[in-house]
Amino acid sequence: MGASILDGKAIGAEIRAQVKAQVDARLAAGRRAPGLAVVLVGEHSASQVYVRNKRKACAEVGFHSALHELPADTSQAQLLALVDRLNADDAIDGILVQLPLPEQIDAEAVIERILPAKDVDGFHPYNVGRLVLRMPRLRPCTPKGIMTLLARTGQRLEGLDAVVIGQSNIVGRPMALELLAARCTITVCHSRTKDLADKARAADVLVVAMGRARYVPGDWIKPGALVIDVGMNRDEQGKLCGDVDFAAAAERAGWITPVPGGVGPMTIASLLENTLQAAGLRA
Ligand SMILES: Nc1nc(=O)c2c([nH]1)NC[C@@H]1CN(c3ccc(C(=O)N[C@@H](CCC(=O)O)C(=O)O)cc3)C=[N+]21
Ligand SMILES: [Mg+2]
Repeated sequence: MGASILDGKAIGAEIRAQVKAQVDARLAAGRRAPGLAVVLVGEHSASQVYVRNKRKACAEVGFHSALHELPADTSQAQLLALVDRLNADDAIDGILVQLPLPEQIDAEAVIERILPAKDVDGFHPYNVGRLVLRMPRLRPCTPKGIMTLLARTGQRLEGLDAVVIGQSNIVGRPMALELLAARCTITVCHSRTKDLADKARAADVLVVAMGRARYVPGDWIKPGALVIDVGMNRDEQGKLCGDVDFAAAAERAGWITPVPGGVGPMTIASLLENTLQAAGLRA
């Protein structure tokens, strides 16, 4: 295997330790702990795993955290009323409404109702607009965590060809904006993209967020590339795997993230950083 592993589990733990040190300093200065509210509607089983990991991380760094579990048949009005209460709650610095939401709920309206200063997901149009304009405030957690991983390689990103596979509001689009701000030349691919393999093969930085188990084969990887796998899939054996064929890609990549233990823990580390930042914005 040629590639170095980008160990999100270890780097995420370092970031949690840094956040904890800042929380301790706040407390020592007589200020309150940052507070994160997580809202989970219905019983999406994958969401429950993520939510459990987020709560564990909050406890570790000394945040106040509040979980609001609402039934699957919660109405739009009820959810908006909860967001209004959390917006007004002085003990809460960050609000995260877990996606996906049940179909009776308009997710965009819910996201837009969150105060931008408490939008620790960075999904509110205000925060997205700031990212577009290169004046980022609260940045989407997965792309932010990926930029932290890329920085840890020590490689200069300026001028590299970056290819993002996936154009979601949560990962692909903000990822492309982050890479553009880092002065990469970006290509964003999606289900209508022609000659995907050729585009991937030209990538110095390849970020894959398409949600298909081991879809990207080893021979799509440019030798020496930085490969970031955002996928979280279960294979036929029920084993967690990414969108990239890890074993084959690791033969060619310069750096690669594993799944699990790559992007996932960095998403949570970024959420903690954002919540601390949000507490600073409100102080
Ligand atoms: N409003 C909102 N914000 C989100 O940030 C958000 C969301 N909705 N909906 C779902 C996705 C997914 N997500 C993950 C977080 C942690 C891991 C994570 O901790 N992964 C571990 C292991 C997970 C496992 O063992 O199953 C890893 O990759 O090593 C994964 C995925 C946040 N999301
Ligand atoms: Mg991972």
